[in-house]
Amino acid sequence: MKFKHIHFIVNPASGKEEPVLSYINKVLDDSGINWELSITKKHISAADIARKLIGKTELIAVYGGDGCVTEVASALQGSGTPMAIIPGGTANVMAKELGIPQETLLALEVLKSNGAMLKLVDMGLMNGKPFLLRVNLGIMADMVLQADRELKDEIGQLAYGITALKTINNAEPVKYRLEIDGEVFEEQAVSITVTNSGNMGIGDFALQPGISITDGLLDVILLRDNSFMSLMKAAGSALLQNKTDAVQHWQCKKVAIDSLTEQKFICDDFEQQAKRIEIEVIPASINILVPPDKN
Ligand SMILES: Nc1ncnc2c1ncn2[C@@H]1O[C@H](COP(=O)(O)OP(=O)(O)OP(=O)(O)O)[C@@H](O)[C@H]1O
Repeated sequence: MKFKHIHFIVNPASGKEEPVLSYINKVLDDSGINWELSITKKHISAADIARKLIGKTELIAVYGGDGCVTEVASALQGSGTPMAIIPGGTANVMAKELGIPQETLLALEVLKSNGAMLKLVDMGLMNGKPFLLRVNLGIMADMVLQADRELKDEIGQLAYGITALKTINNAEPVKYRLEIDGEVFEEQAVSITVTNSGNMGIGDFALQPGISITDGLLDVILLRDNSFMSLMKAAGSALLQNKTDAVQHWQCKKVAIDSLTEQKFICDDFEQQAKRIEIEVIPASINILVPPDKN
């Protein structure tokens, strides 16, 4: 895949501290690719910049964390303008999901690689707002919400692990009513994840077997309790990619989750609170550049 023009959107405040400008220049110097760059600011989001670039460049390359990546994907969704990901954040889950190298110089090489391909991936819509990775309620949401910036800057991804240990102990099961493609389930759970992507950002582990970002389906994964045995079974099932009775797993196009009281949840990087969450898949909505053999 050869591009003549690439526009970079760089978040200068994202997790990695490295001379990204000089890296881009070094890698693209002799490539024949004409490139430009815009920088996000606190009040000018990656989405604002991406929207203005639709139709004005052949490829938008985002350097930032999953927050920026989701913003750009949401802005470009359905526009036909493709995007590339240069992982600049802490976890970089979407890059891991797509097999994009974590190292900046290697990820930049993909932009000029003849074998690189565009992959058409699904997105989700949560109460009308597009998302790329997942919606988390319960333990998984608390884990992300409580891993603060300072800790992430100091120890990177380990911050999520440390906060996980704290939040798992305090988790209280909540009663939910789930409507999954029209079928109703009354369930008690300490964690519900509605996910588009399998990768969790921890090594190459997927949350459950069979999750695909291109299958036109969302995966609803429910953990009923936080007993040691259930947690071990859930972790074992992620490691070995097999099924377990500790975890309920549905695949669907549409799910509505109701609870009696407002629940905090996290949709990609955004924290919210609601009693009812309606989620549906938007199949084949954004083209993302992936390295050779990752399509
Ligand atoms: N110039 C800037 N100064 C400060 N914050 C910024 C700037 N540009 C963008 N942001 C903020 O950065 C956040 C998005 O960060 P992004 O997801 O790219 O990186 P990250 O936080 O390192 O990722 P991760 O979640 O993996 O740690 C948004 O909240 C956005 O408002």
